[in-house]
Amino acid sequence: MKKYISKFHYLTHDLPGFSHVQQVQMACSAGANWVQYRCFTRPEDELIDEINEIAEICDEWGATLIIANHYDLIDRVDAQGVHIDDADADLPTIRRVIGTDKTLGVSAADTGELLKLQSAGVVDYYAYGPFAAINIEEPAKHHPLGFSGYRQLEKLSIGTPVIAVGGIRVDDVEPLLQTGIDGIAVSSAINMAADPASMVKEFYRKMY
Ligand SMILES: Cc1ncc(COP(=O)(O)OP(=O)(O)O)c(N)n1
Ligand SMILES: Cc1nc(C(=O)O)sc1CCOP(=O)(O)O
Ligand SMILES: [Mg+2]
Repeated sequence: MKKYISKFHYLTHDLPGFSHVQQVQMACSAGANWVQYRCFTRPEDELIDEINEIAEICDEWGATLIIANHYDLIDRVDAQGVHIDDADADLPTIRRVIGTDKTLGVSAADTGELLKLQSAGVVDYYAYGPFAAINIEEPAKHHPLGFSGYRQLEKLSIGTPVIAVGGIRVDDVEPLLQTGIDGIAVSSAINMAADPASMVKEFYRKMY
């Protein structure tokens, strides 16, 4: 079943003084329609209440909620899908656990990983990056793709939406949309901006 995948994915981040709940409230009230909860600082059993509080905010604003990695929580939280950050994960098993109705996104860092995900045939969108150097990872795990990396997509005829991610700034949006991508995902450029809500609105203005 082909699912709706937004052109803009807002990702939360573990930040001092700006909780995940506050980040989602900020993003949804500024117009975000797709939120990914991405928390790596707390044990899994502590995440459920926070995810469900975030799910209520998303419901109120009509936004889709995706959770990063914790697919085993899917029956205990009100989320519409899961993003897996490991292209080598056992995706058929993850798909079986979450069921066919939930959205499944997976990260890929090169064309080989994209093609491998395509052959798995169980993924609804690919997050492809990093586009540029990433603030929140030290040292970088993968070489940045740059604009030229995304232009290669045209040759691959990937039938699944490809979302560019990693180090994307608002000025990158227009040139990125001229490559072969279907959307973008952003965390730092929004969450670390002086005025995060204005930055969400600026990204949306460039996207649509
Ligand atoms: C939409 C989206 N894109 C990328 C990520 C995280 O990517 P990745 O680099 O694969 O994973 P980590 O750096 O978190 O190990 C994501 N969560 N969502
Ligand atoms: C955590 C992470 N890693 C990515 C990678 O491609 O390795 S993209 C990503 C999430 C968002 O990136 P940003 O904060 O730069 O928008
Ligand atoms: Mg990463």
